[in-house]
Order: sequence, then structure tokens, then C-alpha cells
Amino acid sequence: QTGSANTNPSDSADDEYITSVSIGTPAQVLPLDFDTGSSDLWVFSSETPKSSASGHVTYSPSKSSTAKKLSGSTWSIEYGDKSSSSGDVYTDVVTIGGFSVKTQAVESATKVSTQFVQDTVISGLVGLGFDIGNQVSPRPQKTWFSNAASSLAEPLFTADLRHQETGSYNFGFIDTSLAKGTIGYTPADGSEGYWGFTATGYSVGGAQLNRNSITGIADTGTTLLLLPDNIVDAYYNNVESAEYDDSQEGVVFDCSEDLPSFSFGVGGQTITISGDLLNLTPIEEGSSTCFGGLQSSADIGINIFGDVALKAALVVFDLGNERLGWAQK
Ligand SMILES: Cc1c(C=O)c(-c2nnc3c4c(C[n+]5cc6c(C)n(C)c(C)c6c(Cl)n5)n(C)c(C)c4cnn23)c(C)n1C
Repeated sequence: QTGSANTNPSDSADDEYITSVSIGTPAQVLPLDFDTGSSDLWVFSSETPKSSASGHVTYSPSKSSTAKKLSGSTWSIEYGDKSSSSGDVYTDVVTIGGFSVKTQAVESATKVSTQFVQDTVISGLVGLGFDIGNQVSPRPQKTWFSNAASSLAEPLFTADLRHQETGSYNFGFIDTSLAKGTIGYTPADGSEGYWGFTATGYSVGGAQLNRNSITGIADTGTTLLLLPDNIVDAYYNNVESAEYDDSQEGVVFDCSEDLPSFSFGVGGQTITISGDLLNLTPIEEGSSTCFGGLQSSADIGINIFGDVALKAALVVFDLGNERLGWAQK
């Protein structure tokens, strides 16, 4: 069996990607953000304070004949941008791209931070990280993909995120036609709950790849490409108008400037992110100053290959072989 779901950028900056998910009987369809950097499936629900839930599509377990309370279980999660949510837990049928998991832990939010209240285009997240990262207590729950894996044709999924167009998450199969290049595989380390891997080097503007290994995570839930300062500096030294903007907390530059590409090596392949994918967006509507898609990971303690990097590739999250595949798109 397989599944295939379309995913769409939420706004003009590709800040996040929205995928429709059906929960319960009859189906309640919610727009959710698939996040390989976390391992909880949580939703705005009938238990979310009305003031917080306004503008959001919500899940009502009481309206689903297949919903069951997981009594005594609670959850609480905080994300890299300091956003957070918490609540209690139901199980229900969850269908993604035509594939159903009958008894999926659906974490219902009784509390959500302001970032989530304001982000009305999504009604929650689907964690596609490793089960070890799940935040339900007293008994951690499995992710949707972990529950699905044993019934899928192959225990893997692919992410094909695109700039300002519809992409896809495919489960149980690899559509190689989505990629131009060969898929290069490298071991994935799931011990922290993330899809960790090591890139073998990088280059700016199509130059020869150097041999500086970069250990990081493949994270569909993070917008930017977050790398060490030495790499960020090496890149922006090629961008004449680039400067660090304290208020924006990142490197900005003239929107009119042509940006060089950025390449990294992984699994014997070279993934090249074109310059225009590295110009994320004007710092505010109509501004001629733009915010860079590549920023520093120095304050985070981990390197994150977020959507800016993933958009350049077809990425295979291969649980069965504990490996990540990357192919140029
Ligand atoms: C260590 C880390 C991160 C690790 O993940 C991270 C980050 N980066 N994008 C996101 C997140 C997103 C994606 N996301 C990013 C957005 C940005 C940059 N902007 C301006 C808007 C309006 C966004 C929205 Cl609506 N959504 N979402 C939905 C959540 C829950 C995120 C949590 N963290 N996060 C940051 C900013 N940092 C420092």
C-alpha cells in the first residue's frame, strides 16, 4: 500500500507547507504542517480555548464515532522558535494521501502559544520524526508514519517541497521522476528523534565542493537553512550588499542583488540551491531589502537543513534502512 498527498506553501515566503489530513468518522479535514523535526501529531480542537481557536479549523472528537479518549495521557511541546502547545490525547483514524492508520494518537490542544494562534493557515502539526521524540506522557505514542510503515509497500516517505508551487509527500514509494539527479543515500541518526545526517562539504557559486563535513538534520518544519557562522560568512562575502540586521536577527541584502548558489555534498551527490531560492522574501511588504534563506545556526547548537535546502531536492526519509536519500531536482 502507498499514500500520496499534495503540499502547498502557506505564503509568498514559503514559510511553511500545508497538507490536508482527514481525522475521525465522518472525516474532519484539517490543514496541517508536516514536520520531520518533531514526533507529535497535534491539532487545534473543540478543547482549544475559543479565543485561541478563532480562525482555525478544529477537530471535535465528540463528533467522531471512532474517537476514543486515551485517558490519563497528556502532552506538551516546545519548538525551535519557542512556540509551544499542550493538551490531552485521543485515538482516532487518521488518513493522509489515501492511506489510513486506524488507531492514531491525536493530541488535542488545550493550550497554544501566540505564534500558533496567529498562524491561522495551519491547525496543527504532523510529526514525522522518530518515535523516541514523542512528548506524550506517561506512555509516548507512535507517529503516523511509524504506525503506517509496516503496512506500506516500503517503510519510507519522500518530501518534494517546491517554491511557490504544489509539491508532495509520498508514502511507501519513491517517484524518481520528481528528481533530475541520482538519489544519493547517507546514514540517518534517529537517536535524538530527528533525521540527523552528515553532509560532506559545501561550495558557493558552483565552485569545487570543499571537504568540510556538516552534521545537521533534515527538517521540513523549519523554514530556513541554518548553518555555522564560517559557512554563512563565506556565502555572504559574495553578496556585496549583505549585512547583519539586528532587528531582523539575520543577514539582509538588496532584493535586486543576484545571489550566488549554495551547494552541499551528501551521499555522493551534490545538491545545489539556486540563488533565487536563497532570497527568501522582502523584510516587509514592498521593501527593497530582502531576508536571506541561509542564516546562522550558532545560537541553536544544531545545523538545520530546512525548507530552503529541501526545496532543491527530492528527499527520501527511509526508516527501514535508517538512511536519508537526496537527489537534485
Ligand atoms: C531553532 C529554530 C527553529 C527550528 O525549527 C526555527 C523555526 N523555523 N521555522 C519554524 C517553525 C514553523 C514554520 N514557520 C516559520 C515562519 C517564519 C520564519 N515566519 C516569518 C512565519 C510567519 C512562519 C511560520 Cl507561520 N511558520 N512552524 C510552523 C513552527 C511551529 C516552527 C518552529 N520553529 N521554527 C527557528 C526560528 N529557530 C531559531
